[in-house]
Order: sequence, then C-alpha cells, then structure tokens
Amino acid sequence: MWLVANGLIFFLFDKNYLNITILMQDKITIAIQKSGRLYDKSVELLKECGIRFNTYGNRLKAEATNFPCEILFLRVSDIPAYVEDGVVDIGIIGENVHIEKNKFIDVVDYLGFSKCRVSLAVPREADYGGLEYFQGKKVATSYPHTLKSFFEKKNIQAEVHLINGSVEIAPSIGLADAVCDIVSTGSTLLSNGLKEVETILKSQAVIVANQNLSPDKRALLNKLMFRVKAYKKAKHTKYILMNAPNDKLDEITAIIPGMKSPTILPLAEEGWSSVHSVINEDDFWDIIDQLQEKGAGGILIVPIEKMIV
Ligand SMILES: Nc1ncnc2c1ncn2[C@@H]1O[C@H](COP(=O)(O)OP(=O)(O)OP(=O)(O)O)[C@@H](O)[C@H]1O
Ligand SMILES: O=P(O)(O)OC[C@H]1O[C@H](OP(=O)(O)OP(=O)(O)O)[C@H](O)[C@@H]1O
Ligand SMILES: [Mg+2]
Repeated sequence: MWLVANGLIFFLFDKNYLNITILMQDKITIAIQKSGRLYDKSVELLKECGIRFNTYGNRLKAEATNFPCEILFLRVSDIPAYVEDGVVDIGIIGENVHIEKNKFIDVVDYLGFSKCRVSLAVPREADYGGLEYFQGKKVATSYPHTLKSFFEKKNIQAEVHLINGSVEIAPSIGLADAVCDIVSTGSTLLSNGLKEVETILKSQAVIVANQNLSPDKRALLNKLMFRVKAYKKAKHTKYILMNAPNDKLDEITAIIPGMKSPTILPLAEEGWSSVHSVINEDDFWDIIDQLQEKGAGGILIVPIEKMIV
C-alpha cells in the first residue's frame, strides 16, 4: 500500500516534470496588428498557414492550438521595437513602418497585400515645378524619419511637422504647406483638395523577424515560412483545364508548361485530349488568347488551395 502510494507520488511528480518540459518547449511569438488595415489579411494568412487561434473579443494575446506559437495583437507602430528587443520573435507590418522605425530587424518575406505608397502632396492649386517647391516649407507627416532622410538626400531644407493622424487636413487648417502620407487610391488626397507630387517609397505588408532567434525558433520560423510560400504561390497560380486538338498538343504544352509538364489525357472523342496545367495569374489573359489561337476550348480555371513545389 505504502509502496503503491509512493509509486503514485513518484508517477505524479514525473508527470509534472513532463508538463514543465512541455511548457518550456520553445514557441514562437508572432505580433500582428490589433485592428486596422493589416488585421484581416494577417489573420487570414496565419489561418491559411494552418495556425488555429481565437480572435474573439478584445483579446491581446492568443495561443495557437496546433502550432507552437503565441499571437500578440499590437499597434503596428510598436511592433518593430518589440521585434528588435526580442519581446516578440516575428511580426507582420507595413514596409513603410519598417523603414520609418529603422530598427535592426530582418525582412523575411514580402506578402503582397496592403500595397500603398508614401508620397508628398501639395494643395491642388499650387504651382508645383519640382522638389525645390519644398525649400523652406512646412510639411506635416506621420513619417518624420522617412521624410527627413528623403529631404536630406535631395538637399531640401524643409520643416517636418509630426502629426499622428488625419494628416491630409493640415494644409486646409493652416498647419502646414504640404503633407507626406500614405496614398493608395488617392481619394483622401482628392477629398482634401491635395495632389500627389512625389512618391518617396512604395510599401506592402512584410514579415519581419528578430535577428538573434534561437535555433529552435529559427526552425519554427522556417516551418512557418514554408507554409507562407505555399499559400502565396497558390494565391498567384491557377489550375487550368481545357480540351485541345491532338495535332496542337506540342504548341499548347509550350504555352502552359506547368510545374513539370502538363497532364494530357485522351478524350472519348477521337483526335482530342484534355490538358491540365497551372498558370500564373498575371499571365492569365495572354495565355487564354494564345490557347484559343491554337484551337483549345472548354477552358476551365480553378483556384488552388496550396501549392508545394
Ligand atoms: N489606404 C491604405 N491602403 C493600403 N494600405 C494601407 C493604407 N493605409 C495604411 N496602409 C498600410 O497598413 C498599415 C496599417 O495602417 P493602419 O491605418 O491600419 O494603422 P496605423 O494607424 O497606421 O497603425 P497602428 O496599428 O500603429 O495604429 C500601414 O502602415 C500601411 O502599411
Ligand atoms: O489613398 P487612399 O485610398 O484614400 O488611402 C490613404 C489614406 O488611408 C490611410 O488612412 P486610414 O484610412 O487608414 O485612416 P487613419 O489615418 O485613421 O489610419 C492613410 O493615412 C491615408 O489617409
Ligand atoms: Mg491608417
């Protein structure tokens, strides 16, 4: 009895020890935006990478249930410093913020969403003849570092005035002569009586990482990046199926070589085949035109979920 009890105590102790080692196993901390322009796409990306976590309520932290990682929901502007300090291991931010914050962190990948530019804009009626226009002017911006180094490089002496939001209103209320802010469609500039005159940088969402990740964390990052690449590749690639005359198969194969070569299956109708391949979304219309010229018909385009090459 005593021995059994002792054995049980030992067993329990052993289990606790195991739990502690499981808790101590390295996991990676990922910071994404709490709310705003990057939030939806960041969550979508992680979920498409098979990482399951809850996003309900005002949670600032979520534990993934099937991947050793924790997700923190933060302001984008805070993420570069956290990544540099190692408070978080990786983050999803706009490249514009990476450039502005100028931290010692690595850009691991470009994600292709939240595309925008940081541009200089002046009142619509201004007689803009080039960068010299900005000599001695006051420019409002949320990107002071980016703007100051741009002006320095171009030898422009201008006053850079920091505003954290609604920058485009500055000229109309007499706060500044011009602005430097994010432009995407240009509608905010237009509705505030401004015109874009110089693009300082182009931006998209990026994954950034701490420069001194432990080997375990680096391995987890590589695992994640493998999935990100498969997702990105699939997003830009479509599966294509068509019926093609047999005497044109060589030419059609040259147009849609696919990952290795197209799959060609005979149709029930004599002299025809079904051809399957993958194409890049950007080349879509060009390829369709060429295929039709070669007599292909019944063309179907199907989205691809994931793509491992
Ligand atoms: N109009 C836009 N079109 C496309 N991308 C944009 C646009 N505005 C901002 N972005 C991108 O999304 C990022 C986040 O912008 P958002 O306005 O959601 O947050 P913020 O207020 O700048 O940052 P924070 O999360 O620190 O409060 C920007 O840094 C930029 O990369
Ligand atoms: O060229 P557009 O398509 O009009 O986009 C540009 C606007 O988008 C961003 O603001 P956002 O809407 O994110 O508001 P915020 O200033 O409150 O962040 C940015 O600061 C511009 O004001
Ligand atoms: Mg914004």
